[in-house]
Amino acid sequence: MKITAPVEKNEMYDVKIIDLTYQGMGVAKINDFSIFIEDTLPGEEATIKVIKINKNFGFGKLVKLITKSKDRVESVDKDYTRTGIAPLQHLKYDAQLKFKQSQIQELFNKAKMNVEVLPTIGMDKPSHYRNKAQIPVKKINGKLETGFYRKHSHDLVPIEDFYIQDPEIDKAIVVVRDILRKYHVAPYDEINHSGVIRNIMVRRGHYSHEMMIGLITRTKKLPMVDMITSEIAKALPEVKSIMQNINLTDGNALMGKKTICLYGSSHIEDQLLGLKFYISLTSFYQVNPTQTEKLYSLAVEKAQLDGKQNVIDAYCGIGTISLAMAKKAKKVYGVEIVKDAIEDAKINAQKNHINNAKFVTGKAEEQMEKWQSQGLKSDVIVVDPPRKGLASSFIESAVKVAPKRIVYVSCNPSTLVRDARRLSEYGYEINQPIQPVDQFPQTVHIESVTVFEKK
Ligand SMILES: C[S@@+](CC[C@H](N)C(=O)[O-])C[C@H]1O[C@@H](n2cnc3c(N)ncnc32)[C@H](O)[C@@H]1O
Repeated sequence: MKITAPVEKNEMYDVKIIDLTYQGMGVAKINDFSIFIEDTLPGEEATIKVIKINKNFGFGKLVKLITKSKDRVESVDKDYTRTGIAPLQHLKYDAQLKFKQSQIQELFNKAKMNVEVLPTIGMDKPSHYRNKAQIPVKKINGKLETGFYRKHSHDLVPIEDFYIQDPEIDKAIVVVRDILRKYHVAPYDEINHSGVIRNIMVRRGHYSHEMMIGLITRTKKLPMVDMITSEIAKALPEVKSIMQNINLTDGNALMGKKTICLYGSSHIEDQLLGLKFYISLTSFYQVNPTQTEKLYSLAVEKAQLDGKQNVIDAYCGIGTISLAMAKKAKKVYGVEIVKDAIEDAKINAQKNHINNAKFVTGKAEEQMEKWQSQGLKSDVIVVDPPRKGLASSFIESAVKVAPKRIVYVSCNPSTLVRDARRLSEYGYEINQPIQPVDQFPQTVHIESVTVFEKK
């Protein structure tokens, strides 16, 4: 059946913004039909012109704001909202923190679950915090450019100051871009699946200041590789590692399967909560170090360990939460799907002289079932899953292990609520307030810690 939208293309409508999407677009409803509008904030009233209609929703171009939100501030740079780098930059930081708290609260209210959400723990300086960048490279007017894609497109907007990244990372991207230009390295052309360089990735240790440059290429060979790497290393003394990742595919996946070390070490090192961490190009590592320390401290506190408990850290990455808990646990078991991350986790345990942590590569849902069938007893299970949340099979095995508490670190309140519903069917309830921690200022991403306890 063809759905007819109750709006017409190129027509103007008066709307009220009721919500924001994941990408930070304002949502307004016209006869239950959702319109997505750029650069607006909840509560604002606006006149919009509909420029595009899809089957289930429309896109409205903002024409005029009739009522501005009292929390609106001047945009630092419109490109940050256009590209989605910082879609909340025009909302006061205090209001961003309240918005995140209320988003979680409303989702639990809608699910008719009686849960309190505490005010979001924010940052003193909520910009230039990211320790990692993943920047697309494209040819524009014959020139290699770095920047970010305009929302819902692959149109690259050239950008040098990314606002939410460590400024040293921004400087490094410009240096690498200029060296690639000098050696005429062809940017990837996704239409013809030709060219060489697809993305530049940079990581920088918050405490160590060690830098890793990742060059993601479509080709196995990077032309003039020796000249390029030695010039990068010379121009950026913090660089301890230059890696090449080969992505032969013609899809949107960022990384390919093969990674080669072109210069220095294949890892950089950094610290969190006084622990040393060894980080490779492909491993997950939290992007906001200052807030991560607050988040992990909270997770450790909520686990209530006194040295006698076994802990399972599912979705453990390079073992950051596991090792933060190991000091207070009898034994910690970590599982993670990315093999390189587990290799890093094992090295991290050794580097920190921790010998009560065991790490395995695998899917959390499958490993949980194995541990459960092997009779592993765990008092606490910590989960820090990706946005899609926990697999139902994971929950089924986890509850059979019968932990006293489950500490859930979530980066997506919608899946948190869904999983909370499923856990409550097995008698796991939320008895204390949820604590959001702002890991991603200026964006709509919401991180929180929730504790589930068996009735
Ligand atoms: C949000 S990160 C958390 C990592 C870690 N706890 C940290 O704070 O650095 C989620 C992790 O889950 C891993 N992952 C995704 N799906 C998985 C699965 N089915 N089983 C195990 N790990 C998975 C990802 O590779 C990633 O490292």
